[in-house]
This record gives sequence, structure tokens and C-alpha cells, in this order.
Amino acid sequence: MDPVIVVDEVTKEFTIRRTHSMKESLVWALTGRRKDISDQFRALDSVSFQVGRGESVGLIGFNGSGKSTMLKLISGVMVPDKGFIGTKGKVAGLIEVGAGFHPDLTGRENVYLNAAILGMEKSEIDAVFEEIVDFSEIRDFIDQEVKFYSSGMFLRLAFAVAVYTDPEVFLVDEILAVGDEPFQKKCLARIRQLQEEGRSLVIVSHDLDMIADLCDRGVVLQKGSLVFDGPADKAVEALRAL
Ligand SMILES: Nc1ncnc2c1ncn2[C@@H]1O[C@H](COP(=O)(O)OP(=O)(O)OP(=O)(O)O)[C@@H](O)[C@H]1O
Repeated sequence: MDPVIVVDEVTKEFTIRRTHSMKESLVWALTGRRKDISDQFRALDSVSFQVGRGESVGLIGFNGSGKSTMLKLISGVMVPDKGFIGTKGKVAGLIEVGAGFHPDLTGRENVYLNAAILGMEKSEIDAVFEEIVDFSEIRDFIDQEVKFYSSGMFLRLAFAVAVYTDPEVFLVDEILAVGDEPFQKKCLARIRQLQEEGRSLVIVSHDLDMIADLCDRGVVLQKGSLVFDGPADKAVEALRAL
């Protein structure tokens, strides 16, 4: 396998800030503030897997199992506490829809901003701008500030920008959740096109039938640990049996 993503023994912990009673805080202060008063929560525990060039991998698991955290680590918006993550080629993602969008800028300005963040030159963006707008089908709103967009309109523009930036590796988290049915179909068709072009995909979704249909492989996370890595249909069976 020619890996484009390597995840090696990756651990990610979050600090949970909970409220403490007066007594707890007092005891903590009087005992010399020795023990850390905040709790550590391990969202990912020594997870390892690889994604090969041209492969489509579904990342599945119940709520809170660590899927989105894993995608954020692969995209580089978060860093692991332990372990190593490596990627090859341009990675584009649809992780938190609209996260890279600035609310006070228009759709048009955000397309340029996001595409530039994803490494495109202005001339390259000019060349695909019309296609991005056509794909998103929100031409009438492209010069409106995005703070007035609906969540579906955000998704449309964010998905269009991500696919037209020509990524080697495409990361998608619950892509279809807020899009209407015609747009979902269009996104799926575009994803299949990326697959045919030999791009690598990592998809997070609770739509297990779609994962089984769309992906070659499935990785199952349970409470932050990898519990299955194999053919997508078998991964879905493994998750349903948990
Ligand atoms: N920034 C953060 N600070 C604290 N805890 C976090 C943070 N991000 C995620 N977590 C915790 O890590 C765990 C894994 O979250 P994550 O979003 O990766 O799960 P998920 O598998 O994508 O869940 P879902 O299917 O519900 O979207 C959860 O318990 C969540 O509360």
C-alpha cells in the first residue's frame, strides 16, 4: 500500500472543566494544590491505521467514540498528545461546515479566502470560481454576507469550495446531514467522481448503508479505541454487533 495517511498510536486527551463544590476547592487549596483538579478525558487511545492512495475509508462508531476528533487530527486543526500523524499531498476537508468561513464576508469573498487557505493562487480560484458557484446553486446569494446563510447554504458553498480545490485527500464529516436530497445526491455523485480519479477519502457518517456502499474499508472506533479495521461491509456488521 502507498499510504497517504498514516495514523500511528495516536492518543488525544481533553481537559474536562467541571464545576467544583466549595468544599472540594477548599480541600484542594489547603492540601497544597497538589492534584490536578480538572479531569482528563481520553477521546482517542493509541489508535493506528493507514489510508492508501485511492482508498475510501469510512470512520464509524457511536456518538462520542472519537470520529470527528480523528478527522480534525488528520486535517491538522488539532495535534495529538501522543503518537504520529502523517499525510501526503493536499488535504481538504469538510469537517465543521462553515468553520473556515468569516461571517462578515460575502459568499464570494469566503470562496477566495477558503480556497487561498487550501493553497490556491488567485488565478487558479478565478478559473474555477464560476464552477464553484454553479455547483453550490446559490448564485443569487453569493454577494450576501454569509452570516445570513442557512445551514444548507453554508454546506453547499463549503462542499463546492472543498471539491474544487483539487485535493489529494478529502475528509468529510457527516456531509449529508444538512443538505436537501437533491444536493445530497449531487455531493455523492461528486464523491464518486473523486474516487474514480484516484483520490483518497475518509468519511465519517452514521449512515452505515452509505458507508458500506461508498467505502472500500471501514474503521470502527469504540470509546476512543480502534476495535475493527477491514472491509466496509464487515465493519458495519461489527459496529451493529457492538
Ligand atoms: N474540544 C473538546 N473539549 C473537550 N472534549 C471534547 C472536545 N472535542 C471532543 N471532545 C470529547 O471527545 C469525545 C469524542 O468526541 P467526537 O466529537 O470525536 O466524537 P464522535 O465520534 O465524532 O461523535 P458523534 O457521533 O456524536 O459526532 C466526546 O466525549 C467529546 O465530548
